[in-house]
Amino acid sequence: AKGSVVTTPINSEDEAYDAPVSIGTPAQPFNLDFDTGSSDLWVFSSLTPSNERNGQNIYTASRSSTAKQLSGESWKISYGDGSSSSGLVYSDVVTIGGLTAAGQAVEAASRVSQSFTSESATDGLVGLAFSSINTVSPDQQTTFFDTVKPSLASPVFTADLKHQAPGTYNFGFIDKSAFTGSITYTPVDNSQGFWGFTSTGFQVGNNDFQQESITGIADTGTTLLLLPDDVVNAYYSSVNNAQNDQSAGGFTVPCDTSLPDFSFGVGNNGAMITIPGSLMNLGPSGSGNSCFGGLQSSGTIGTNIFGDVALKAAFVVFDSGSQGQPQLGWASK
Ligand SMILES: O=C(NNC1=NCCC1)c1ccc(Br)cc1
Repeated sequence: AKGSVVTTPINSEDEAYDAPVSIGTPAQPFNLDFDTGSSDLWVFSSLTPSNERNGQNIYTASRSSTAKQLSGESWKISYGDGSSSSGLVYSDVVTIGGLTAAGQAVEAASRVSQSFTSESATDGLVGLAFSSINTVSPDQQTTFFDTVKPSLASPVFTADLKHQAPGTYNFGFIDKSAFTGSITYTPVDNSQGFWGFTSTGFQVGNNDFQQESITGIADTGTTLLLLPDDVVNAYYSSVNNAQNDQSAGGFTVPCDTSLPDFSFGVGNNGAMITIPGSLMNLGPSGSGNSCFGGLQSSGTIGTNIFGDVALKAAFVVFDSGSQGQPQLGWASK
């Protein structure tokens, strides 16, 4: 089987990307944030207090003839940006891009944190990291990808995110028309449950390539590209009037400045993914006429995060083991 679903930026800053998902019988429609940085599929629900909702679609298990509560099961998750949610668990039919997972764990929120409440465009998340970090307790559940994997023509999914335009998540196949050149694969370390890999280095504009192992995760659920301070400083020292503005929360640049491209190395064949300078500006920072940089410090997180700013410059293959070992494939587009 194969699936293909269109994913769309939720706002003019490409802050996150939603895609349509149907749950239950008859189908209840949702717009969910596909997140390769977590492994829970959760939705706003009839259990979510009305003062924590803001127009989101809600899942009502009692209206689905195929919903079954998983008795005694619950979930509770916190994300890297400090947001969180928790609730109860049902199994139900979940359809994404023509692909149906019967008996998928659907995590119904009985509470959500403020940033989820205020993001009216997003009804919940589809976790696409490894099932080893699914938070359902006492019986851990599988991600949508793991649930449908046995039925897939190939155990892969791909992310093709775009700047201010619809992109695509495909399941079970690689669309050769969606990228240019070849795909460079690199091994994944999934010991922490993430799509972890090591980039071989970086390049600012047309300067020399800086060989430097940069270990991080490919995370569609994080907006920014979060890298070590030496990389961030090298980038912004090449931008006139860039400043590290605590009140803005990081590096800002003059909004009218053309920014250098930023490239990062992947694989052992010298391949690079190049983020155009135009995509390194995330728009007004909220203070002065400065704009917020798409590259920021990974600081004290302990790992680097190749979020949407990086991923939207590439066609990315999340391969859970067509060659036995999980790997990430990177191609320009
Ligand atoms: O939470 C993470 N990614 N997903 C999402 N962020 C916000 C909503 C969804 C995340 C995962 C790993 C690391 Br390390 C840091 C952050």
